[in-house]
Amino acid sequence: ATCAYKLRHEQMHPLWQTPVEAPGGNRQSPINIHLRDSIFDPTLQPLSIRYDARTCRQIWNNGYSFLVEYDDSTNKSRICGGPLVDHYRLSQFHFHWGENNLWGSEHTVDSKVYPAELHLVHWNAAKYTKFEEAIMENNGLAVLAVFLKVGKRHEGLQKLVDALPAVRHKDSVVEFTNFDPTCMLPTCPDYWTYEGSLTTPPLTESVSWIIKKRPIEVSHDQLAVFRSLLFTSADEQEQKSMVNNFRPQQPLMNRTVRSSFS
Ligand SMILES: CCc1cc2c(cc1OS(N)(=O)=O)CC[C@@H]1[C@@H]2CC[C@]2(C)[C@@H](O)CC[C@@H]12
Ligand SMILES: [Zn+2]
Repeated sequence: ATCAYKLRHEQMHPLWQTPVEAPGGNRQSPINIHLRDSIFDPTLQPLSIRYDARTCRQIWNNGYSFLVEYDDSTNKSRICGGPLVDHYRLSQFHFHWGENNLWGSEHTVDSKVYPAELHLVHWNAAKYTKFEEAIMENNGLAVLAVFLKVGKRHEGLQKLVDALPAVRHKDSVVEFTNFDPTCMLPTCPDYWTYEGSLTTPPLTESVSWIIKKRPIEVSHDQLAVFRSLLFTSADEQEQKSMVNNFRPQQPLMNRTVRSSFS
């Protein structure tokens, strides 16, 4: 594990080679979830998740990951409940992954790393009028995270995997519709939650993280297609494969991770 950990650190994306410490950050993400220190909170509500496939719009390679973007002008796709006070609208989802199946996730559980991690990014539509505003506020965002492990093929994911070659280069966008992200959620309702930040610039401390305990399974070949994407745009001479797009872990500081299960 230590050698893989060391190797993983050396392969870090240039964006993170010099870990970007957010100035004065005391609630940065990602973190390791240390099970012994997490606290069961019986007051945590069940998560209420409602997604409407008709709000799905496009896939965009932004040069760091690929984002599946949703129309967030209504509450058709939203989450509430869990640790959340308000309702949060789905804006986009994306993934983080490694160059191999040994590492790739941003969060870890008792230092166990997964080959990839899904993030469904939502913003507080009860308090703010648009995403760009909410990312600056401390209760502005809710990110639902799901770990991926390599196993059997994920039928629901294949439609997304088949669309990826169309956004191989940075700044490419392709229409992508009628995709319901519910198919990527584990059936088990158990989750951890803590207050943190975005893991990419602007790294704002505006995120209520909700991390599902159970991973979903995707096949080796499906994950290999993620790695066929490029960080670089079509006009750059050096083509760099999009891998290891995860941020180094950040200090827990004065935070407690709560669990919805005992
Ligand atoms: C894929 C990683 C990524 C990209 C973005 C966010 C969040 C992202 O991942 S993460 N892990 O949730 O922090 C939130 C801010 C978003 C940005 C994508 C580009 C923007 C939408 C900008 O246009 C304005 C706000 C930006
Ligand atoms: Zn992310």
